Amino acid sequence: MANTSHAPLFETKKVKGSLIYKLFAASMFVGIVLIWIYRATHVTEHGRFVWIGMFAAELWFGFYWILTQAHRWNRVYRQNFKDRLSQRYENDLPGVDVFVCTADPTIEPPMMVINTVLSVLAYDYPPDKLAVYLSDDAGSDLTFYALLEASHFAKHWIPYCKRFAVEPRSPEAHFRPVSDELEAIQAQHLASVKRLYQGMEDRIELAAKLGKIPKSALLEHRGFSKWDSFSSRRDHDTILQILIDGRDVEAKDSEGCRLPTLVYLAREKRSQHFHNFKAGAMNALIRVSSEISNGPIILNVDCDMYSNNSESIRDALCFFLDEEKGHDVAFVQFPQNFHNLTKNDLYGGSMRVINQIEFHGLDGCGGPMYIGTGCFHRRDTLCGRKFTKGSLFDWKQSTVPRKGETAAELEERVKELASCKFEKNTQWGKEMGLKYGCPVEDVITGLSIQCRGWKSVYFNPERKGFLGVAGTTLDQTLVQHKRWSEGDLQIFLSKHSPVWKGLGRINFGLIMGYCVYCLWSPNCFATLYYSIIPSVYLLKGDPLFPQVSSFWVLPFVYVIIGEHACSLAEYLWSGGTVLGWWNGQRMWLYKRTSSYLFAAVDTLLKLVGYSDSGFVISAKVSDKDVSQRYKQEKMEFGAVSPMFTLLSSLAMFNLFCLALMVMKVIRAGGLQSVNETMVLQILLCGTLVLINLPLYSAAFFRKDKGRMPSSVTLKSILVALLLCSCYAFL
Ligand SMILES: O=c1ccn([C@@H]2O[C@H](COP(=O)(O)OP(=O)(O)O[C@H]3O[C@H](CO)[C@@H](O)[C@H](O)[C@H]3O)[C@@H](O)[C@H]2O)c(=O)[nH]1
Ligand SMILES: [Mn+2]
Repeated sequence: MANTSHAPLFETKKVKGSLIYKLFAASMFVGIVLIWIYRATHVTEHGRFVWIGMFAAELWFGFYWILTQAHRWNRVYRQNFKDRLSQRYENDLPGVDVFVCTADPTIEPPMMVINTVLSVLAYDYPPDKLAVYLSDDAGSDLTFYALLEASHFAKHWIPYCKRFAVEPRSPEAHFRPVSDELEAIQAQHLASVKRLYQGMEDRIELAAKLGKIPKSALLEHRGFSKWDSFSSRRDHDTILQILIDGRDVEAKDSEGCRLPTLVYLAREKRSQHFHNFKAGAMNALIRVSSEISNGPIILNVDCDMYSNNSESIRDALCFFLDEEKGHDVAFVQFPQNFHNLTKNDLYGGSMRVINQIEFHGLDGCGGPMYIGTGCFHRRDTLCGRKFTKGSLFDWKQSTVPRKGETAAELEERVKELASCKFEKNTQWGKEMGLKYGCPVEDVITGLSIQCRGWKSVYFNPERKGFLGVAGTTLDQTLVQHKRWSEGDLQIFLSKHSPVWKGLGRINFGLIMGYCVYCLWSPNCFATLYYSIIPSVYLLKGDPLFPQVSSFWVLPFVYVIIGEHACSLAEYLWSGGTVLGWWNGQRMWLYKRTSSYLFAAVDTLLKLVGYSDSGFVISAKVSDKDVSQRYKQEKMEFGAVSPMFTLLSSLAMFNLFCLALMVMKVIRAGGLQSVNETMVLQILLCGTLVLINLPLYSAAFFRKDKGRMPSSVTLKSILVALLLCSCYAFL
């Protein structure tokens, strides 16, 4: 039985000062309703369709704004007490299995992958309770070679980290800053561990360059022989290798302490069996690990997300092990943070407001979504167990009985679990493990866990738990957002939709909170409408907004200013800069008018059976000059992509509209002619031009490789001219 006299392992605090926010939100709501009333009562004589479109767009914006309030209404912050955890559970800590996923040795270089692996191997946690699994969907012998090297290096790295309480514990991140304030003794150790690291790096890079594993390594480890039957990354046998066997008391580091288990897995791939991307990899890992270490807690990280805080496991355990409130916690999600952001966050990759505000809001409504990385799960929940009130979990029960097998025998026996055929006629991918068939396997899985009665916790500590790589080009960012918004929209339309699946099962606020993300993509229609039609009508000389002298202009002005002031305040409060916010506004526009549109179109095509959505892996490395420009915060347009043509066409179109407008005004001899009726339209068009300045400069002035390809510029000018001439027919 739980001992209720214990002091809690965590506390939950509601955010203060939200009354002011609620008053503000209420006033915004009044403003939005007034805009709707204005639109409903002011049917324009010219073009009923245009009016319907404006009304629909404003209804949409207003409705969407209401949804976003779910993120702000009821925010909570979590605090935990790791000292109490140690006092009560130090000798009974549960086993933890860490899953790292990688899928391509060129996009995800093995050096980066092993840095992540090393960072989690060095967690401040009893080594006999820790097991790390690397899933390699590329089945690359180079990655395996790198992991083998890492398993040797770990013997020096882990004791070094523990001895000097190093943070963070990714070697690359530790060596990155030139630390000259170390004590002599540490400096000495650092020098030697660095030498070992560089030796390892040189060997791995050389092998990558030659495309060949050195002979000595091939001879050293029997594991390489498993590549003898390997034909391609899409067609090969399961490769399972226990590189460090934690059960083996002989597996020791350089100071004689036990080592955590380290396992390499490339699940079987056959062209006739669909592999289900990361979700498939995770499910194979769940099964394989259940026979090797079977930790009741599973931590899942992407291969670029190294641990930045050696105490994260203990942090998460405070939520699971709390005697009073821990029983219904299914997963503890840390925010996604990044180590390669620039000051003004050119591509909005920091997700500042999501991390600092929105997820705290979701947490107040029953828990954050699962976002695929930096997340601790209970194994049994992930495998489909329902939550039942009053059931207590015995954290010690999990250890796998040892059958006196050798590592090789164990590998042979367990291999089956990662075969293609294993999942046939089972619930894997449906009711068990991560769900299949959705490009955001994480979100849909987390939602279904919550629908089974579980809660989740958002933990956002001062010292970041995990740091990954944010996209460094516009193209990467837009493609990533296309995958996300497409996946989220698919969830919305599927039978697992937060709306019909969630209703009655999860908090209504959480349903709204999910919908904000699930409906990212449909935002494209209203946004496109608003960035084209008012400008066309500007050329035509027809007003679509109230006159400046009329009362009705007030709600428009209030809502526009209120919304932007609020978003600026939130951005600054979350630690951003003004320019960063402005860049974020540009990305807001770009995502809505390209990624989201493509996602919506693809989702519709998928519904009628015409296309299939995949998982385009995000690049984690870029050319030298590309990263140079990224550091200088110069937008990268140097690719021929339909998304760029679209963005550029819209930008050119608004530029032309504004230019023609200015010419008209000059010809008419002053602003009076448009002053009264067209101000809001001019402002809208002008803002669109202003926000697109980097795009114009990339199309017309820049000489570097990141400039807009001239074919894209040309195409977009033609499209823009065509759009401009539209008004003649209206
Ligand atoms: O077939 C695949 C494809 C991807 N991955 C791994 O999945 C992870 C995430 O892929 P990435 O290309 O980095 O995607 P992101 O857009 O950065 O990923 C975010 O969004 C994904 C859902 O779209 C989640 O799975 C991720 O955890 C989350 O970080 C990486 O470690 C990949 O190696 C696989 O293991 N197998
Ligand atoms: Mn990633």
